[in-house]
Amino acid sequence: MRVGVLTGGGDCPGLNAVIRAVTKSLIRQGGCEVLGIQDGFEGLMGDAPRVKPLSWDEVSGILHIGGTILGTSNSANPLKNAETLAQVKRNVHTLGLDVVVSIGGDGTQSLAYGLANAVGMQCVGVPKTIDNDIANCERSFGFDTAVATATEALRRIESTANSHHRVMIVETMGRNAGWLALEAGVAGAADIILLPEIDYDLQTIIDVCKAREQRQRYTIICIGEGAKESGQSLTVRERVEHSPDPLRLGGVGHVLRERLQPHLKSEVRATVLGHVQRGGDPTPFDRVLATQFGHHAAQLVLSGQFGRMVTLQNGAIGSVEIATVANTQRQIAADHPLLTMARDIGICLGQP
Ligand SMILES: Nc1ncnc2c1ncn2[C@@H]1O[C@H](COP(=O)(O)OP(=O)(O)O)[C@@H](O)[C@H]1O
Ligand SMILES: O=P(O)(O)OC[C@H]1O[C@](O)(COP(=O)(O)O)[C@@H](O)[C@@H]1O
Ligand SMILES: [Mg+2]
Repeated sequence: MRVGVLTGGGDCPGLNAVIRAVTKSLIRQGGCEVLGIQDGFEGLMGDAPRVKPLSWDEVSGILHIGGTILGTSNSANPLKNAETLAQVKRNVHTLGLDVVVSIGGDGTQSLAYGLANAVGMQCVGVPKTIDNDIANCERSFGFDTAVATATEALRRIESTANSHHRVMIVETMGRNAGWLALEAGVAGAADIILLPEIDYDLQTIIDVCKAREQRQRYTIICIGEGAKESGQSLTVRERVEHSPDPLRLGGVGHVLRERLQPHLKSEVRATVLGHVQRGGDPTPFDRVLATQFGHHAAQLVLSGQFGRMVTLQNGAIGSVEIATVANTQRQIAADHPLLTMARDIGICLGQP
C-alpha cells in the first residue's frame, strides 16, 4: 500500500509522535510505502503535489519534538472550487495514494470528509487539538501539554498578582470551547474562570474582585478566548476571508480589563498566553496518547477501515466515522461535573 500522511490546522505538541508511530507501524506491520504530504492539504493542491518519503530513519528521533516535521496549514481550502478539487484528485492519483492519514482537528476532519465525498480520496483521521473540542473524542494529544503550560503561567502570574495586589487576567486559547481555560483554571487555582459556554455577568465579576480586595487583595481570572459578556459579541482578532472558518479569536482578556478597571481600586492587568500554549515538547501523557493514536490509525489503514477517525472514549482507543466528527465541535455541557465541582468549591464562573 502507498499511504499519505498529513498534518492540518494549528500545530500541536504530539504531532511528530503520531507521524512516527503511524509510519513505523505501517512500515513494520504492513510493508507500506509512506509519503509525508507537506503543509496539510496545501501539499495536495497546486499543479504538483509536495511530498517527502517517510522512511524509518526519517521518523526516528522526533517523538519528543513539538510542532510537525511535515508543516501544516490552517487556511488551505481544497473544497473551494472545481479547480482545487481537480488538483487534489489529480495529485492523489499521480502519487498513487491508496489512503491519506489526516492528522488534524475539526477543520481538517471536515476537509477529509468533504474530499472523500467530492473526489473519492480515502482517509483515516487522527484527532489533534490543544482545544480538546473534537466531537466523540474525550481527549486529544496536545491538550495535556497546553494545560500544563497554561497552569504554569497561572502559577507565575499568581506570585506577581499577590505582590502588587492586582487583578490579573490570563487569557487562554480554545476557540469556542472552554476545556483549556477550565482545566488550567482549576489546576492553576484561578478565582474566576470564564468560558465560551457560559456568558459572563460583569457585575458578578466586579463583586468577586471587590470582595477579594478586602480579604486576599488579589484576584486571578482565567478566561478562554471565546468567552463573552452577556449581550456582547465575540472578540475577534482577525478575519481570514478565504478560510471556511474565518474568525480568529483573541484579545478578550484586554476587553475584560477595560470593562473592569473603572469599577475597582486594584490595578487590572491582562496577559494573553497565545502560541506558547501550542509550542514546545509534548508531555509524557501526550507522547503516549499520540503514539497510541498513530498506531491505531495504522491498524485502520491496514484493515481497510477507511472513512474512520481514531478516538478515545471511556478511556479506550477506538474509532468513529469521520462523518460524525465533521462540522461539529465538542463544548462543555452545562451539567459537566467539573463545572459543578468548580462552583461547589467557590470558583466564580461569571454567573450570579
Ligand atoms: N467546517 C469546515 N469545513 C471545511 N473546512 C474547514 C472547516 N473548518 C475549518 N476548515 C479548514 O480546515 C483547515 C484546518 O482548520 P483549523 O480549524 O484551522 O484546524 P483544525 O484541523 O485543527 O481544526 C483549514 O484549512 C480550515 O480553513
Ligand atoms: O495560530 P492561529 O491562526 O492564530 O490560530 C489560533 C487558534 O488555533 C488554536 O490554537 C488551535 O485550534 P485548532 O486545533 O482548531 O487548530 C486555537 O486555540 C486558537 O484559537
Ligand atoms: Mg479547528
